[in-house]
Amino acid sequence: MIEFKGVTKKFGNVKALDNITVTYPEGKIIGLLGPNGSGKSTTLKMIASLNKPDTGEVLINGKNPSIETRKQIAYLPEIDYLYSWMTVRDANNFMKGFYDDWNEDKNLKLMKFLQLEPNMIIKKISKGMRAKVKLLLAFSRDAKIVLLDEPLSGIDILTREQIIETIISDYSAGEQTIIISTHEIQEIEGLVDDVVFLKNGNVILQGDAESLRNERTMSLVELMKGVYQHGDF
Ligand SMILES: Nc1ncnc2c1ncn2[C@@H]1O[C@H](COP(=O)(O)OP(=O)(O)OP(=O)(O)O)[C@@H](O)[C@H]1O
Repeated sequence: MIEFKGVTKKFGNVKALDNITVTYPEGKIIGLLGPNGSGKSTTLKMIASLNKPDTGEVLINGKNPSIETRKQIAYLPEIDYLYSWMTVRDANNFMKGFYDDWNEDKNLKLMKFLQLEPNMIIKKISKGMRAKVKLLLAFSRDAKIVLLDEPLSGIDILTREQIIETIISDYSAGEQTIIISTHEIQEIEGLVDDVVFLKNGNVILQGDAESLRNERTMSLVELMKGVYQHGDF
């Protein structure tokens, strides 16, 4: 379970997170939704221990984010963080060196499924292929928590489908927690168990996706439109 307790994070005058209290339940696929600048990346970086709250507290199974908690977290950042000179094999070896939970069998299986070759050079492959390499690295580990920051952004429809299949292929409900940030809910509507809607650094709605759909008799896509365009649910 990941808990945010009264968390505020400011960058200059901008409140990226504004006194947020929210719980991300364990063992579920959670959609972290919100328009540009709503605080999604800041949230994920905080869980990954890449930034710290100014006030308040983040707890991952009762512990503050640290190098220790990082060992159980696979984090796929929004930015292109891979060195351009690397091959896919180099990228694999790079990650393998950092994490004890690297799973070679999973890596080989995913490489095949994603049609990635060890000799492919990062700078020579397409944006979609680079997105697949980032996903490969995140899912080649047996991490308890997987954080995916906009994994589908700018990716064509066929590659998106492959990425979504990858996310669900090895997922065992109850054992792994996956948080996926996006501003395009329609891409992941069928995938998520829970949702957290952010706006201007605040949580404006959260809950079990199925219950929200039933209570409000509308899809998450329609719900999101209401939340962001009209400011109501
Ligand atoms: N390192 C930083 N320096 C200055 N401002 C920042 C920094 N990181 C985030 N911000 C600001 O904090 C706010 C929240 O940013 P964040 O990246 O968390 O939003 P987001 O929901 O992930 O947006 P996007 O969908 O565009 O990635 C924005 O106004 C952003 O400009």
